[in-house]
Amino acid sequence: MEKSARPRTALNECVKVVVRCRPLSEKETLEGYDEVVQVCPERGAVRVLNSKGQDKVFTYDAAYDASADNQTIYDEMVRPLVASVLDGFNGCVFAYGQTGTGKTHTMQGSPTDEGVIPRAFRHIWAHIENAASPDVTHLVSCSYVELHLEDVRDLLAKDGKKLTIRGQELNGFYIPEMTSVVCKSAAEMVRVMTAGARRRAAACTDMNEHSSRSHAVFLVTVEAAHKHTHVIRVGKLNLVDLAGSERQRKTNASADRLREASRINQALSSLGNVISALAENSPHVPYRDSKLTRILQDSLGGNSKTIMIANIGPAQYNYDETVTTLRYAHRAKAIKNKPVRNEDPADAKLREYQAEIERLRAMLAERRGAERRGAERRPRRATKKTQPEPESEEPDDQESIESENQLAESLVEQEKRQAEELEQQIRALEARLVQGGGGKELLNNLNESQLILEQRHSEIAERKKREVEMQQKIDLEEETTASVTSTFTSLQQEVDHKTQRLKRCLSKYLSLREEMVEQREAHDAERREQEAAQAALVGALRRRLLLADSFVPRAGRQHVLRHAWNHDTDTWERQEHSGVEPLTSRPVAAPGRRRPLCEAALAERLPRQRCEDLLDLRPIPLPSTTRVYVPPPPPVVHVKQMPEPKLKKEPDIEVRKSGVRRPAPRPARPSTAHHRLGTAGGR
Ligand SMILES: Nc1ncnc2c1ncn2[C@@H]1O[C@H](COP(=O)(O)OP(=O)(O)OP(=O)(O)O)[C@@H](O)[C@H]1O
Repeated sequence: MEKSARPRTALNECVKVVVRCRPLSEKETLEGYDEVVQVCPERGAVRVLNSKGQDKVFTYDAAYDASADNQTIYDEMVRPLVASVLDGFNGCVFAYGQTGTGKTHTMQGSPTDEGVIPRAFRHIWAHIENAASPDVTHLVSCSYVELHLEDVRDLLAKDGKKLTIRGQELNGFYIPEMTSVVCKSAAEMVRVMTAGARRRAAACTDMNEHSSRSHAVFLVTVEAAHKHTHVIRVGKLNLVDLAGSERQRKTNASADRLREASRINQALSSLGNVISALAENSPHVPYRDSKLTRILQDSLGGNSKTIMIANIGPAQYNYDETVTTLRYAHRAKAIKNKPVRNEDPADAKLREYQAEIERLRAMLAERRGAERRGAERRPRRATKKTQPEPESEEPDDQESIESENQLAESLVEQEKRQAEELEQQIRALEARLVQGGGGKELLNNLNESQLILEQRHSEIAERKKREVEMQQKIDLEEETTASVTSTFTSLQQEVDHKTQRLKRCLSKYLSLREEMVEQREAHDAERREQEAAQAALVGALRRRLLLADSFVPRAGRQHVLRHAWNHDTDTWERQEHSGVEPLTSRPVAAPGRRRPLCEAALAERLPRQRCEDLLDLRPIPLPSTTRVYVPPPPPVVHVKQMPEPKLKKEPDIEVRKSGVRRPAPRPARPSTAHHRLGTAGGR
């Protein structure tokens, strides 16, 4: 997520999509839910059973059932991607799906089954320590951020500071201030991940005891510099564990959890829109709609090799969410990325380190020279001192020689100390860089057998992947060639065949129509839920504003209302004072009262009733949607002027020339934050 050089030439590569179905949870088993998902790993297909008999079948690059573990998924799908990162490409693995379907289980893993993230660490370090050439210097660093309630927070900073996403859609977004920790082993990286994961927002809901309430991105940057060619390759690996989509009625979320759920769903909905726009090759991709899509811009349709792991549950009561996840995953298959090897990017840290080491070495050489010169000067003075002094030499001269000597000695000491400090700095910087092992570790039997085993795993995985692809191709071929190769011996046969095809087309059309209706229903349900969540949030806000209107004096309120949220800098900014309202920095007490009072409390009524009508129940004036008809001026006709009939004067009715009677406008009411929200909320 750091600013990087734009790609030069790129070959299109589709996003790889994997579906993983977890087993029925204990709770689901106890409650007796049926399984409606059938996974066929050999074909990379997932079938969702429908009570009406209209099953849905989706095919992907790979599909895993409940028996698959993280090792299988890593070896078959993620290992080649991490190998590309080690070769200087950008890579991204992101887990997507409903809450409680196993995204964190896949990415971080459990004590018994390590997830994709720690496996990637071990893979990276096995490569550096065993396979990389000793002529190659490596620098591995990692960062960990989360997106919680539309705030980007640094999970590796002790204070969990908020971060700002910078950049533009055309040049890519980046997070400049995030903490970057240089690591020297897989174990160190695991420690960093565990420390960050502990700071991540999580809570218990009805659907998951340990539900992630934020989207988390773990970024690993691997830089490699060749000693002879001086080429620096930078591979960046984004490991993303998204928060799960959730329905309020299933999770029973309220208050803070509801606010989080609403933001999570909003961000996921923006992600869905980006996926749809990319899949349809739409000219505009709405990356700017949410921070999540800004962070994932390069991974979706940009310079990256990407794998989407769609997690689903098999229980029947999650049918709608499962089908929605599968549809999005299917759509994501059409996204084309343009990965390019990052060679010599401007922001390579390794280059900065190398330049710094060179600078410190030059300074050290200078210090050493000064130290030597000082040491050479010292003995001369010392010999001067030991020589028998001429009788004529003054005692003052002797003192000055001694003090000069002391000064020179202290200077030499100082130079020595500075040189040692420089040496330490150089050693610290060099310690961060790791030379390739060049296979010397292969002599170690354990490592050798481990490497061979991993190689075998990846070979098997590669073969399996090819098998799935072949099987999918065969299925498709069978379907198309069956109709092409059939020969018609009679007209009747042709008619039968065409009728059959027509029936197939009709059933396909009906299923598509049904899918459309279902999608609309799902969309409506989601919209209703979002509306309910919005109503709850608006209700809470109105209560707060009511309190503010009622208890915060006007001057203070105006002071606060002059602040506006800036989406680019993520800060509240104070608007310039218009000069209309009185400029008061602090609310002042009403004259003659002991404390500041609001208008409602100041209204002229009995003191006993002052607090009773805080709620203003008068209807909120809506802006007019019509304009008053102004008739054109009557043509000038030269006829004899008739005296105008006298109209009876009515105080409350405005009489217009056109003869339309309108009520006189009501006196303007004071504008308060509460009234403004009332108008907006009612819309
Ligand atoms: N493949 C699996 N095998 C066994 N248990 C699993 C599997 N996938 C998930 N689980 C279990 O299901 C529970 C929920 O998983 P997890 O917390 O990973 O879900 P999640 O998708 O990350 O949820 P959320 O979006 O709410 O954070 C955990 O107890 C986890 O151990």
